[in-house]
Amino acid sequence: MDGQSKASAMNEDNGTANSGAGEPLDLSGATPMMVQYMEIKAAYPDCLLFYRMGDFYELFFRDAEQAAEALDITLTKRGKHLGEDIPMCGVPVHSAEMYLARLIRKSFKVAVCEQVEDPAEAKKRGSKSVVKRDVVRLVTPGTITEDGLLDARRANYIVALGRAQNALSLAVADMSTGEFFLAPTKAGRLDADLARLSPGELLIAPDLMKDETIATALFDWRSITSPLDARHFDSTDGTARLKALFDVATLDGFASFDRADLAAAGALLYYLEDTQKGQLPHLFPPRRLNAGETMMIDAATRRSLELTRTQTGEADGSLLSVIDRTVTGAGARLLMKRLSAPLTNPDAVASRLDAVEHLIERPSLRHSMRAALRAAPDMERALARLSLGRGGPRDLLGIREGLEAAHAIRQELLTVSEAIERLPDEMTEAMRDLGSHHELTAELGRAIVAEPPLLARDGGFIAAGYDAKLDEFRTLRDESRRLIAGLEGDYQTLTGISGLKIRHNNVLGFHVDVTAKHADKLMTAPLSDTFIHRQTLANAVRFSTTELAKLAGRISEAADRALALETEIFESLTKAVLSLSDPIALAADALARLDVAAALAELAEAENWCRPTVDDSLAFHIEAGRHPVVERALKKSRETTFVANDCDLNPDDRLWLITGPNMAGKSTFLRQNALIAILAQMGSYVPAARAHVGIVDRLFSRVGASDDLAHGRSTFMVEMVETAAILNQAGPKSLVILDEIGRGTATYDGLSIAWAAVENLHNINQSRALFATHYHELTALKETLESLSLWSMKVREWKGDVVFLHEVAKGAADRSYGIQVAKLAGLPPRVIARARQVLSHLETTDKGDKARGLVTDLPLFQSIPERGTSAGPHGAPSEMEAKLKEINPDLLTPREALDLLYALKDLSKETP
Ligand SMILES: Nc1ncnc2c1ncn2[C@@H]1O[C@H](COP(=O)(O)OP(=O)(O)OP(=O)(O)O)[C@@H](O)[C@H]1O
Repeated sequence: MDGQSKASAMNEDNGTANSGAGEPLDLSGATPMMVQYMEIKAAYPDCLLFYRMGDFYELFFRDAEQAAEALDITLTKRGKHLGEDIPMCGVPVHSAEMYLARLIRKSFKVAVCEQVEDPAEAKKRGSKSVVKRDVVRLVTPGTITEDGLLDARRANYIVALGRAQNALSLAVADMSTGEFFLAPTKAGRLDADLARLSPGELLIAPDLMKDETIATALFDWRSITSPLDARHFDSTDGTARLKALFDVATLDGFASFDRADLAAAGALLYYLEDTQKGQLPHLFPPRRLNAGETMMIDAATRRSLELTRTQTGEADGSLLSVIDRTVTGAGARLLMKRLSAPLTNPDAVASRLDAVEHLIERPSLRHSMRAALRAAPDMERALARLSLGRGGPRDLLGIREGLEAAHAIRQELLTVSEAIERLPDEMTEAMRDLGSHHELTAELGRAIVAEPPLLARDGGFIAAGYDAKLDEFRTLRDESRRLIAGLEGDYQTLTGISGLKIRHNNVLGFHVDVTAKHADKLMTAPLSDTFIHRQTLANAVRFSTTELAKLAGRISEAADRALALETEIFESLTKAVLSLSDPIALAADALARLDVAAALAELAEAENWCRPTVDDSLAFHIEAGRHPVVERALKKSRETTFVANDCDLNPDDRLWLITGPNMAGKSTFLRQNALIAILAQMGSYVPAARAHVGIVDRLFSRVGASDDLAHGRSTFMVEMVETAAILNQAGPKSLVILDEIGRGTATYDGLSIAWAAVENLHNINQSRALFATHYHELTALKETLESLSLWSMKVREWKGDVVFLHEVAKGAADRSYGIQVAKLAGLPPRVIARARQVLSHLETTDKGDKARGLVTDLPLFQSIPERGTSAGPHGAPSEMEAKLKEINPDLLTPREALDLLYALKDLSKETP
């Protein structure tokens, strides 16, 4: 059955079939097409079923309701089911990608069900038979490869969490690039590992959720979690799948995997195969990460530092948005990965920094490299599409242009390295990986036209001169076209009708077209022997001729054969590309690495950043450090310039207690030091005059609190959960940034918690730490904690107002200036005045009596006459009060009462 007849098919359906969505199927009375629909749908209960009917993908029942709402498209009805209308909506096949993208973004999964036979075949089985259909692909957030569905500048990881023998592991793949690795994890660091990867889809066996720590860590990822039956997480099965995929007898050559790794890998590969219906993407052999290879940064810290997104979820305003100068999608993805996973090995960091330095010192090499990179298409993703049989001619062109860019850059580097000196290791490696793919690029260069269509089935992408047979078919086709054009003149002469035209449309094909007034002539002998009447319209009458039909036949035959041949050539070129997929993927990766190095060099030069010294010490010494995002914002606003600040957390002075008013720049200072540590360890220059960073193994930041309604946690609870994580996990190599611990509860409770937290940090965790607080009482800790020092944000008082200098200075702040800041924020003057009274009372009264004293000594409203109260001058009763006194409500009629109310209202307006 084809698309045209779908409406009638649904209307026929007035039987008793079930919707098929998770309910037992009762198909009696359903139309054959509905039976087919429901059977297929029953196999994919958790997906929206895109059911192909002609030029549309149709959705029915609950799927239709969900999709119509998510896509904001019209929900219609077709036919009846169990006496009720069947909801339906549809999307055109030619624009399905756009709709898929929107559904994927909303975390839906889609099963794409195609017609898998020619409708003519179905008809042979009888007029009522249904065209065979089958699901050809599941589109899920983690398995997409189309450019239109993907963000070019972000990786799209699919992750499976495996558990075996009490060990946990994450199998991670980016199907759009072929990246594949295993990352052993622990329940306690699962949250940090997932936050680092920020997957698009997460596969877990539901029984893992019984573990409370795991369930908590997975909570934030619930919208992208796909439950997968526990039997797919099997290490033996995983081993077999890995061996089969990479065609090896043993996995020892890759790494030494434990059972949790293999269970996770098995589930991941099963899922990829299942969603791609047996067609596996190109994947690199798996690497196994070491748990301590990268700086551990938990989700809360990432959020608070706004590394790749701001707290409100936008990319703009994040650290990444400020440092990203890459010019390719693959480069941008790599930069983001590096920013998300700073290294902990000083040598690896130094090696990245060497490449950046090399390119800072050689601006012309950098500029020409970036120019070549700009012309390089996304080879990683083109390759992934080709390997899944989803590629098109533009992907072949992309591979060619990418390899040409690789070649150009390689030549450039070769010239430099031969002429001047040794390249840094990173660049030598990149140069090696860029490889040399002359033959393939030359072949693709000859084969593909400059602007090919998106789909191979459209044809016309193989260049003239590449294949003699193809040229022959095309000549034949063009020749026939020329003959047809010639025929038009012949027919005009033959009939004497100068307006006779030969036209083409999809229904009649090539035909002769004359106006109605000339039609009779062609329909009478002798011309009627040549011209066969086909169609009469209001203004035109159409004819066919044998000769025209013959030529048209030749054209379409030649075109068909040309297309078949083009498809064949496309397949063989794709095969040639895929036979080199590993070296091509390496070249693509090398381009990305060079893009990142050049981009970081560009950034360092433009922003005047310095190369940090990164080693295994416990130093954290920053001179004239800046916060790149705040600095950028200030530059834009042009109001003030950023004030640079030093920070030196050496072992004798590793805990800084920072006091100072709100708005003075404490949070900025805290964050900038955390960001400098991250930037340094990712292999970037840093916003400072000098920086010496001893490797930070874990970074904890609790700056700025917000409540977490989804978890049902109040602001204070969130703060305490995050503080607990820090105090339980931080160690001597960690860097801890804590801002205003305890402020979310009663003063003394908060102070006590902050006090105990500082002691714990100093004595137990022994981490390098910056601790900002409003509790001046904490400064007393200086007496007992020898590695603690006191710092404050400098302010100046000017005519009763406070001026922020944004300078970090030795010593504790003398006071908080909270009231001055509140005044700046525009609190009403009466509140400010009252607050000053309360403050001076508190400051002069004995501690124990403070609260009671407040009530007795400063009764509310006693001292500050407020605007709008009813008191008259000198405390005399106001006119309104006098009037109110006169009233005896019992004696008033309703009308009098109302009048009185109006009078009082008028009086109240007159009161100043
Ligand atoms: N070093 C600096 N140089 C210039 N301006 C700065 C600097 N640090 C902070 N600022 C400006 O001051 C504003 C407030 O800074 P920040 O939020 O760090 O203050 P805070 O002391 O943490 O305040 P609160 O305690 O209210 O959170 C920033 O948005 C920025 O505009």
